[in-house]
Amino acid sequence: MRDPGTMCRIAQAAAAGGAAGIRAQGIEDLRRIRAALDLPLIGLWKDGDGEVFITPTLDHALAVAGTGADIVAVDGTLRPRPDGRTFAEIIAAVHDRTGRLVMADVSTYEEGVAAAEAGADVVGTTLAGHTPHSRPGPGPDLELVAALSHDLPVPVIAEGRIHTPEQAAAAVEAGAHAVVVGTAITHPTTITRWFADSVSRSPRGVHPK
Ligand SMILES: CC(=O)N[C@H](C=O)[C@@H](O)[C@H](O)[C@H](O)COP(=O)(O)O
Repeated sequence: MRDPGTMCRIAQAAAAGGAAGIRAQGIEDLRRIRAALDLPLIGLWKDGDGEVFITPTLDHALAVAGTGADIVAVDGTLRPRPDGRTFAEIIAAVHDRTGRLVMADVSTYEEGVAAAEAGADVVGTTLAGHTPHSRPGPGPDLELVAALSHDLPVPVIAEGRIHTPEQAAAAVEAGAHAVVVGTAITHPTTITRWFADSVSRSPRGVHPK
């Protein structure tokens, strides 16, 4: 599935199903999706094997902006970045040099507050449960969504482990401006595993070898 043409078709399928926007990863994927769709586009570039891997440096952020993405998603945690820049410096440079908006991908309330103070235009709960210091799953961290939506002066996007339409509606109910659904729309292998595991847990289930 990790192929720009495939991802572009998935984005088109999501748009046909009523998606209000697309969030996608990778420079070529973003270019293709930008050319194919007129919806708001959140772009990121996952790179490196360090702790900070979502658009980890300013150069990554500028490259994402160069694809035509409307919003550049960047790691918004307080961890050091590979290029030594602060989040505030990255946000200011993206604003000044490209005019694009910045979405801060955070994992905790404190990170969300700090990201908004640093100048982020949007804060997302993307990394909740994905850092050692944040609340683990299995479901979305709706308490975090509610607290950030209530307290921040910028829109909050609920993202991470939203696997059902009911969870998406609950996130909006908690105050989210929008909801990003990843795996449950884009990852057939995982979705199939949910079904296969559920069936094989049933007493009459078939147990694949
Ligand atoms: C932690 C990380 O790398 N998250 C990524 C961020 O872009 C994506 O792999 C996720 O699919 C996305 O956040 C949506 O989450 P979920 O797939 O749980 O709906």
